[in-house]
Amino acid sequence: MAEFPRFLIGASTKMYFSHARTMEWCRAVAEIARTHPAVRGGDAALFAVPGFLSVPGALEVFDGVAMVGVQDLAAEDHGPFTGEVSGRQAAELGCVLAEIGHAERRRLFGEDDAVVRAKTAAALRSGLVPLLCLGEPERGDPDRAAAECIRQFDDALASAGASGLSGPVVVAYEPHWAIGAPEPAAPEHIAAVCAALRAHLRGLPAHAGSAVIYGGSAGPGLLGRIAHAVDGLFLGRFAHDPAAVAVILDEVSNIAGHKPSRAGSGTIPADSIGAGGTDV
Ligand SMILES: O=C[C@H](O)COP(=O)(O)O
Repeated sequence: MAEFPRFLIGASTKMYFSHARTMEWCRAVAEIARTHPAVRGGDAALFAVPGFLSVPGALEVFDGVAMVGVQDLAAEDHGPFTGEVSGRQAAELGCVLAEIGHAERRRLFGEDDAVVRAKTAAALRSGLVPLLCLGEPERGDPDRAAAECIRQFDDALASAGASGLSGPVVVAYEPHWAIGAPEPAAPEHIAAVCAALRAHLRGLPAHAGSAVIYGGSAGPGLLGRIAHAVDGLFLGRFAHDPAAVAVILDEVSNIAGHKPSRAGSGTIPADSIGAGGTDV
């Protein structure tokens, strides 16, 4: 597994788009990845997490320019599990990441810490990087949020550790209350929690090379305020317009001390970053 660059910028399309629109989005983002100096110069890497049915197409479109992940995986590797998708199959196709523990999986599909633990071990067993979503359910004090996230992290890796599985993890800090909201958590809150997570990870040689990124209504304008404490962003609605991804890469270039490219306009129309939910 190659080391991640300074910033990882990823997006999940959740179940917002049709397959056709997902592929259109993938093609636009792949073109940005192919041409943007932040990616070409190695300051950032992009990843995309489309719905399962769009994964093979996304792998083709992003070949060599961005990583692709799955939004979920089975806790088991193979067998009589109708409707499940094995991490082994995802890895076989060329996926790099498997998203685990998203707040929506916990809230809507009853996934608890035990499920997250089993799926994290399954991802590592399959050679996938867990894209491990952590976050406190209620808005509150950053110290308590950090303690809860560290508890969730240690719990998620417990079975993997007991089985001797190791490898980098992409930790997506996503406070549940900031997902699907009009705006992200406050930069000071994000920075405090992510700094604590990074410090925790530094003490875990089994997971050397891990990254801590922030998600939850993240979009253009945020990275510059939290760059000292995070390794990137996990985008949702505010990446639906591919131009927003280019703008965020421009921000990476600015932080890294390079000039932004012509690939990003520097601004995106206000109506393109409004709350999503009806896109197909
Ligand atoms: O998977 C991405 C996160 O849940 C963030 O989604 P959001 O930016 O639409 O709140």
